[in-house]
Parts: sequence; C-alpha cells; structure tokens
Amino acid sequence: MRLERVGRRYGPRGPWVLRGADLDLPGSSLVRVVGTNGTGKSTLLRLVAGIDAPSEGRITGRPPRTAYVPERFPAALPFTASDYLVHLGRVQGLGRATARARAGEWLERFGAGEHARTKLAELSKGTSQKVAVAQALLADPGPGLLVLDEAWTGLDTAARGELDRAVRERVAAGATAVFVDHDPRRLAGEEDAVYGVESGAVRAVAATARAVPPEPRVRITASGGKPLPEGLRGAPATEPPDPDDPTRPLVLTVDAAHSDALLGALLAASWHIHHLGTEEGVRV
Ligand SMILES: Nc1ncnc2c1ncn2[C@@H]1O[C@H](COP(=O)(O)OP(=O)(O)OP(=O)(O)O)[C@@H](O)[C@H]1O
Repeated sequence: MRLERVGRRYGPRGPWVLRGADLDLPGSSLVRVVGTNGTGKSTLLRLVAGIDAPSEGRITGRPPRTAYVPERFPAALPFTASDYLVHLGRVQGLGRATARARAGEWLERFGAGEHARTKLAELSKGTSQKVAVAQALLADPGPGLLVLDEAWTGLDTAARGELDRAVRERVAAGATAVFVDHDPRRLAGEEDAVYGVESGAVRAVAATARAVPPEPRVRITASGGKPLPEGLRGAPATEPPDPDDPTRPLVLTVDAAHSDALLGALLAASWHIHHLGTEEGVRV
C-alpha cells in the first residue's frame, strides 16, 4: 500500500493538517508514526485505515482487510463486551460461533474474560480499551492492515505485553501494522520504518532493519576442585566471582560464540560440567 502526495484539511478553506505525504506501507511490516501533540498523527492513521479520505493525493494498493483501534473508543453502546465483539466479528465476515469463540479467546488473552457479560457502558476505562483492541484482532492473522492509534494507552502491563505479541504475530503472518504510541520504548527497534509528522509534512525519520535479537549468553555450571584454567576464551564472567570453596560449582557466563571453546577448555582440564543453558534459563 502507498500514500502518494496525500493531503488532508478539514473544510474547503481549513488549514492543511497534512500535505504531500508519501508513505510506503509494504506487507509484513511494522511502521511507527511519531510526532508531537496535535501534529496530525491521528489524521494520518484515519487516512491509512480508510475511515477518512484524503483531500488531495491518492492511496493505492489498499489490502482487502483493515482492523483499526481508534484513539477514542465508543464505549456507550448498549451491548455486553462479548455481544459487541461477536457483532463486529460478524461484520468482519466470521460465522457466529467463530466470532463468539474468538471474542472469548481475546478477552481471556487480555485478562478481561470475566467481563464478557458486562455492558460496555459499565466497563472500566482499561477494560473498555481491551475490548477496543480485541475487536481489531478477531479476524484470522494474515495479509491486511492493522492500524493502532495509542492502542496501548489504558492497558495494564500484562495486556500491553499481550498486544505487543499480537502485533508481532500479525506482522509475521503478513500484515502491515501502523501504530502511534507515546511510549518510545513500544516495539522499539522492531520497526521496519518510522515516519515523523511535523508541520503538516510526513518524513521517514528512520528505516531500521528488523532488530536481530542479541545472541544469548551461555551459562555453564561446572566444578573442578582447582583454579580455573588460564586464558579462557571470551572472558567469561564467573559466579561466585571469588569462591572460598574451590569444590563449589562455578557458573560461567560467556557469549554464545565462545561457549564451545570454553566448554572444550574446561573438559580438557578435567572439569565436571553440571549444567549448560542460555542466560534466559533455556537448556541448550
Ligand atoms: N474532524 C476534525 N475537524 C477539524 N479539525 C480536526 C479534525 N480532526 C483533527 N483536526 C485538527 O487537525 C490537527 C491534527 O489533529 P490530530 O488529532 O490528527 O493530531 P495528533 O497528532 O493525533 O494529536 P494528538 O497527539 O493530540 O492525538 C489538529 O489541529 C486538530 O484540531
């Protein structure tokens, strides 16, 4: 999907909120939009989502499916959370049973399962936001557009993490996810592109490759009953750093690139290996 020379003003004589915006929004990509308050980020996201039309310019290659979490959620509708989600799932083309199952799954995933039968108007702000986010995730993952305007705001920590995961899943499944969030740490380093909105213009401020996760450090628990061999590769960190009891196992942590050499040196010096794992605790 592409935006070409897109402009938007409210009213024929209103000031241009956006002008000359060129954005490239390929599939399987995570795109962040940044800018100070009132610069036009929500306006841009509404144009991307297709719920508003440009005053000039054109938008091409729109994916067939769009999910959108608006900055403000219309919470005063006469539905329970579950009925509302089923209704929106039906609008998105899901069968009734699938829509109901998905509604339940997403409410559970966001920790709002017990509010399925609560009326929208009676939900707390945080739980309303969970419903607003769940409605955007009801459809199958796949190529499509996911537009999130401050969708994390109001969610608790666990739900924010869950939304991060959901966004990553959707992007991995081919979606184009475009988001605004006031927290600069939100999905930081995972964006394929970052666009800044300022004084009506939209500029690519960074185009980062998808961050490669750091290589895990490897932890080796070993005992030798004697001092460590000299000249170990990778300068391993040891715990306890200065053992009083040389028979006590040592934990050595080293970059994965040096773990084989370290292991070889320990075995060659007749050390006993108790445990081998990554720093996150995964056994390797
Ligand atoms: N429907 C509308 N009618 C008239 N003016 C509007 C409308 N929507 C937005 N604007 C104006 O467009 C400008 C940009 O607003 P927008 O909400 O897009 O910015 P934003 O960057 O998302 O702001 P915030 O960070 O505060 O959410 C503002 O001056 C706003 O008053």
